[in-house]
Amino acid sequence: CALGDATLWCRDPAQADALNQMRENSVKLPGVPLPEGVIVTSDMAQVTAAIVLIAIPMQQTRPFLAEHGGALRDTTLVACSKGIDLELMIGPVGVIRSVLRDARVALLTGPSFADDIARGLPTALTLACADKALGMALQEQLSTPNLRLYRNSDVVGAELGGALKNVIAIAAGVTVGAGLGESARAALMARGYAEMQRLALTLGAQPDTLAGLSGLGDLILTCGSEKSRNFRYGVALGSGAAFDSATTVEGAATARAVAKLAKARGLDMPITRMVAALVEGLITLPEALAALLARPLTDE
Ligand SMILES: NC(=O)C1=CN([C@@H]2O[C@H](COP(=O)(O)OP(=O)(O)OC[C@H]3O[C@@H](n4cnc5c(N)ncnc54)[C@H](OP(=O)(O)O)[C@@H]3O)[C@@H](O)[C@H]2O)C=CC1
Ligand SMILES: O=C(CO)COP(=O)(O)O
Repeated sequence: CALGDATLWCRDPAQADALNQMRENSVKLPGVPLPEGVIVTSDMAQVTAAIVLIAIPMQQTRPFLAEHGGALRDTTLVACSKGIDLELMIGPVGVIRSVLRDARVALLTGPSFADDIARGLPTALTLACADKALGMALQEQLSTPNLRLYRNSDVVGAELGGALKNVIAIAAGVTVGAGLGESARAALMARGYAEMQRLALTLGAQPDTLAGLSGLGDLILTCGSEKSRNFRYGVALGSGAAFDSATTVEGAATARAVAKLAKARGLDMPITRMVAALVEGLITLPEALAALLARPLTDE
């Protein structure tokens, strides 16, 4: 198919009609016209493509598949969400497999704001797939002149890199919102990365994956940009400003999931624990800060 040929499915028929007419999503991507080859529909029967990218919030993936999984059984599914399912405690590829056991599944993840990709700015992402032949085929089919996909067979590592960086991005935002300074943000990013590795390696990830686009790469992007919703949410937590609760902030649920996973495995993840407690309103910011700073001095 030509670059730009795709079917965009959304659940709301009125929104599908509006997008077809206006050829722009003025709320999410203002100023970016839909490419000519994109057809928008709310009818899953019209989704006949061989490859389907699932780009909905993590906690909505199971309900979505419960409703539409049957229609997607014979397609290759590419998960695009970043997080950990709060009930199953696994990432998006695992969730898809839990519903569609024999599905051909891959993961697309890494540092990329939708807005940048939509404007055709240069971007590099990880395409993680356990099946090497399928991974190579998807890498060719989904790369574009401005979007470079790097292949990786470590699906668990890529899932965790994308999920865990959002928790640290909230923490980084808190430092900025609370006026704790750039040095504090850098410290949280580096110590947060150590926490990401600690959990990911315990769960079977390869160290190189965490050091790549889906871990460190996405951590740098998300902790350093006001475009990130996770970072902005952290800024609001740190400053006490209001935050629109309808905004997708994947790191909030992920922090809760990761705090549980870490506790069950006896892993020390103090930054994640503090983010989870702040998100749940169990602790104040001064209490969180005091607890982090009072920890015993240790090796790096
Ligand atoms: N935005 C970005 O730059 C990036 C996002 N991601 C990841 O992609 C995932 C989605 O994020 P994003 O698109 O930004 O989130 P948004 O909140 O902007 O959009 C979520 C979309 O999912 C739809 N949706 C939610 N629940 C369901 C459901 N049960 N069934 C069908 N559709 C549903 C929403 O539909 P409706 O409008 O009807 O509510 C909406 O279109 C997240 O995991 C995020 O981390 C990854 C990389 C970059
Ligand atoms: O994952 C992203 C960038 O890679 C998008 O970040 P936010 O979900 O924080 O906006």
